[in-house]
Amino acid sequence: MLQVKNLNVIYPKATENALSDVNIHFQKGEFVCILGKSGAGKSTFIRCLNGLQRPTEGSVILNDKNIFQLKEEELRQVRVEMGMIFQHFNLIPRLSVMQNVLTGMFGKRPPIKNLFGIFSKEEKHLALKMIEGVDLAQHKHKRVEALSGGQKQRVAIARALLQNPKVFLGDEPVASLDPGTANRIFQLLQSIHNDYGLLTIINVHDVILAKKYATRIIALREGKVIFDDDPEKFTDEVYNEVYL
Ligand SMILES: Nc1ncnc2c1ncn2[C@@H]1O[C@H](COP(=O)(O)OP(=O)(O)OP(=O)(O)O)[C@@H](O)[C@H]1O
Repeated sequence: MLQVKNLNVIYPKATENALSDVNIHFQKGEFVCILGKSGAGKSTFIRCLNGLQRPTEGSVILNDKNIFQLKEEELRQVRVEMGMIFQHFNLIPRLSVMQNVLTGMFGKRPPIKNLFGIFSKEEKHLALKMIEGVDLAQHKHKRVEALSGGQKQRVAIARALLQNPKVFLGDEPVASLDPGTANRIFQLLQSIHNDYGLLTIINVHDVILAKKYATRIIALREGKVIFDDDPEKFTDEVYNEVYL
């Protein structure tokens, strides 16, 4: 359903490729973790998948369409189909949990309604369902700035789900969290993945989490794919090749 062909990214003034000849075919229902040391190209790759980063060469094909050949409005729709969560949550701190989650609907509504923050009863009901799904119902009116990191990431997950995405992307979503909270966020991502059958693609630094939750691991080194296989085949030798 999502295919990356011959993807190359060279940032302006850079001498090396951030991504080099990356070819990957993602299937519906996979839970993929992307590993690689700092600077390997993980964020660049995830950002290419939803069109935030335009490649120097190559294509990202979602449901038979190269997203980089789409018009701006069509690309906006593609982004709605790709829910994304980030290391630093990208929430609006002074707004409540409910208000933040409702912004997940922005891509599907006329801009004027977004400007005035008008939401129907149905939209609020749906948002509440997502908030309940991430176990934050008792905090729904709290300002996001008053929440812990793990709770903030759960708000971001509920917001992404409200988009009703086909693909769920994460750019280091647990990098700012302690190990226990990180594990609980991955448990939540796994249960969402199972419930919705979403293709899930997450960048992560923690190999243990990747091996525990992924159905497929892809490792990058200096912008190249050097491993793409089942988690149990990610051996100590592969680990050394990726990180040392
Ligand atoms: N906006 C940019 N302009 C120039 N170079 C960039 C830019 N963003 C990333 N790079 C470079 O591209 C390469 C890949 O970076 P990227 O952020 O994709 O790696 P990463 O694996 O996500 O790293 P980290 O784990 O530290 O987040 C690095 O050499 C980085 O310095």
